Amino acid sequence: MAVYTSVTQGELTEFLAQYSLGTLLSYSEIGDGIENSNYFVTVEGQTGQDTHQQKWVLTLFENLKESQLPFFLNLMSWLASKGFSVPAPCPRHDGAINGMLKGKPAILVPCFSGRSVERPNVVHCEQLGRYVANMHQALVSYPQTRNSPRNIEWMRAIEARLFKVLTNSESALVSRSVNHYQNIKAQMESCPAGIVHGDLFRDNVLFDKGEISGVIDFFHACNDSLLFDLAVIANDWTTDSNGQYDKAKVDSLLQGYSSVRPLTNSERLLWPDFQHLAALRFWLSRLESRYLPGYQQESTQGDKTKDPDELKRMILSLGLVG
Ligand SMILES: Nc1ncnc2c1ncn2[C@@H]1O[C@H](COP(=O)(O)OP(=O)(O)O)[C@@H](O)[C@H]1O
Ligand SMILES: N[C@@H](CCOP(=O)(O)O)C(=O)O
Repeated sequence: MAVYTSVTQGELTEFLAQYSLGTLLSYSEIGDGIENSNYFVTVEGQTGQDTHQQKWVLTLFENLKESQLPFFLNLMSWLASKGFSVPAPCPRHDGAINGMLKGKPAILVPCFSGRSVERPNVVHCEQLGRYVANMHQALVSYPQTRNSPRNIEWMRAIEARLFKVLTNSESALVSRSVNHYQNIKAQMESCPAGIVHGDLFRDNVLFDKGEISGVIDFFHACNDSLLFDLAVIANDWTTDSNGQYDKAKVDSLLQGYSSVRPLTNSERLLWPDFQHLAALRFWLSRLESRYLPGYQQESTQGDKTKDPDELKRMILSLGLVG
């Protein structure tokens, strides 16, 4: 839903000159996405006598600094090297996997075929469950770590800053929810942990001819409880507009995942708490980006926020905090 930084043809041509990809044919802004500026970029390359066109996605990072990128970019390259359809950044002539464009760190990644699904069915949920379990297992040996920035301190800080913009009942719901999380945090942290994608909403998974053709947007990846990824998926992929879960879809998701990594008893017991935590984190982050000043600059295209109330309804429908 947002592009923040405009790029001219000349600027893009200069940027592409640092890669061995060919010449720029066309480019266009991508309206979807919240955090970064993204463009589709088509280049024409030459191999011997043959010319061929290739489509890439250019991302300009609006919030992440260059020094923060290696964890994410190396992770994407790592997964791609293990056969996962995730966007490995294209290396430049000099071997670097990111450059700078308009003063912002920028990357080029392959453009995947396919589209995200608006109304996933049980088969999509089962496939994604399996995919994520395999990805979690592949990431066991990934050598870098990153602490989750959306921890209890972040929640408390947002809660305090939201005081003026929320109704009394919303403030009370945030407060009860954060307290609930604080109370069971230790139990949740005893569940299997590792690197999670952290943002597996429908718009970050592409399907082509019924198969997963790409998993994108790894910029929330961090070390966390593995079940968190499944809870994010359950909340976005298996609920209706009232925040009610479709049991068959949740079961398919969990079954797909468990066919690769069976869930532990604690994970099964704490499943509703993970769904609650996932809803709470994204409720707070959507409230943060909608209401708290200074979070993000103005978009040159489209709305930059998603609806926070979807997550509030989910928290209410889970009913863990009254
Ligand atoms: N590698 C890719 N292949 C195809 N489409 C992509 C790719 N990367 C991004 N997109 C498209 O761009 C949109 C925004 O990308 P995303 O990474 O979610 O942006 P943001 O970081 O701003 O949230 C996606 O919803 C998808 O439509
Ligand atoms: N998926 C999150 C927002 C994060 O934005 P993204 O564009 O990086 O997916 C949400 O739905 O709140």
